[in-house]
Amino acid sequence: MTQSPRKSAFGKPSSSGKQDFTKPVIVANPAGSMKPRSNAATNTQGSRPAAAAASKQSPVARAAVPPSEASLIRAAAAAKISPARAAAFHILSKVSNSASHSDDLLHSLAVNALSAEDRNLTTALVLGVLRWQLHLDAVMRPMLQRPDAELHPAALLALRLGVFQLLHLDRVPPHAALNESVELARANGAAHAAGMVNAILRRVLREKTTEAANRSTLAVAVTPAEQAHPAWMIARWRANFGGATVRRIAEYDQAEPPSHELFNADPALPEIDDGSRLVAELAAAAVGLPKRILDCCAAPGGKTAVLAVRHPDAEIVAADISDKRLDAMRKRMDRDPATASVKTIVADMTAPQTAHMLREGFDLILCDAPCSGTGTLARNPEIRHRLRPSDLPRQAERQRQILANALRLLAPGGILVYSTCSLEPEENEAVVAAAMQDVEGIEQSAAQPIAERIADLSPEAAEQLAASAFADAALRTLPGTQACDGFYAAVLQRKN
Ligand SMILES: C[S@@+](CC[C@H](N)C(=O)[O-])C[C@H]1O[C@@H](n2cnc3c(N)ncnc32)[C@H](O)[C@@H]1O
Repeated sequence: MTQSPRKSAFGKPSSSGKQDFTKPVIVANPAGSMKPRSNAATNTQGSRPAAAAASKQSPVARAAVPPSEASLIRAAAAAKISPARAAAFHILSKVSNSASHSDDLLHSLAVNALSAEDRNLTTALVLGVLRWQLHLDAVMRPMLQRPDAELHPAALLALRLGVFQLLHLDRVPPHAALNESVELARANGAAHAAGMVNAILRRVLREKTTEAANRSTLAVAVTPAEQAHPAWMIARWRANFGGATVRRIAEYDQAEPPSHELFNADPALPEIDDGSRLVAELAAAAVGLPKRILDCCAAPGGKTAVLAVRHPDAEIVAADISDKRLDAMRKRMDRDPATASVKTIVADMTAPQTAHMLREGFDLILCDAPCSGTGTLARNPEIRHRLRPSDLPRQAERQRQILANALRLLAPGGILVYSTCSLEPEENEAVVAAAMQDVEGIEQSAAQPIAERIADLSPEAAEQLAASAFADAALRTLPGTQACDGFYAAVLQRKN
């Protein structure tokens, strides 16, 4: 249900009573003089397109859902909205209305066509709103006349974008954040809520500046970073890891993840995040000179590349259920001599007949299973909005089938590394235990002595991992405790 114009959830006046929410919104030109995009001086306000006939209603204003990236960005010019904010609004709408990934959308043609500064601002807005969404809502919802009211989607999104900029982007002038949010609501079918958006954002700004809100609405029992996660997630992490660790995970998830903290960049490898590389290096170090290697959930192929560089003489098979992902991986690998000889095969690892297709007898298998991804929320902020507790048993059942089938492909004495980027024991320890019941003759080996053979870890990282990343024979990194995303890796060996 959308908010009706008459019954819109108007913000309550502040205690000062100075704000008159019934007045029409006055939209100032946030960037001062407007310049054509080609020579616009850009800053964190986003570059400004040439001022068009602002009095005319933009084409977007007639559509409830933005029609396309290009037309939205064009239409934004007429509605006094910077291309960066228009693009961010469009991407966030798509993420909330479909299964699209923010990362893919941020690399779309329309975004690539923006200036570098606009691209940076678009990225900051999209990832920032997705990371902070739950906390932004917790800040502004109590300011609505009816906090539980269902807002028009465009009004809600405009509010989130506005509150995020006011609270988190110091270099964005408040008037730009405020006025363009109002325009975004107006241009996307929520003109009736423009006054409410204006009023709420002015109140957030006022309360932020006076810090009165830090003692009232903005202050919460949990930290803002924890509040930016679903309560069920924080509660289960608190039960599993304890309060101090959860606080570190939550903080880590709210910023750009660090890079090259554990490893120095290696020109022989493609760009790969430290946590993924750690898992791949662990697998590579698990067997001295493997003849046949299987990477059984391989796409997009970052870990396959590490295996190929570390074992140039091995026959490597990379399998994945997704033809499309494997195809993209194949094209990338063909361009690199280190990976050109990797064989790719489309295979559903949950199907028992996969074993015949792949031929058993691998000395080394990496089973980097599909998972909830709760260790990667800094990189994939929308996961927190999509994942439900009920998804975990479903993930675990699929992981158990994939792992059991992969174990059956091991040669006698062969080693399999099972990994996920999930923090949830149901997808990690419990899956390993279940698959070891399904397949006879498998035992778990300690991951730590193998990790100690990884050559390229920095001495500090090696020390930090030794101190806190090994539990119950497995490797487990926790965001914020280690300087990388959260990964789990268990080493399993088939007895002779
Ligand atoms: C975590 S990702 C793998 C990431 C990859 N190892 C890397 O480092 O680039 C999991 C992969 O498993 C694949 N997958 C999902 N279900 C599968 C199945 N039943 N059999 C094989 N692959 C599957 C997905 O398509 C996805 O590419």
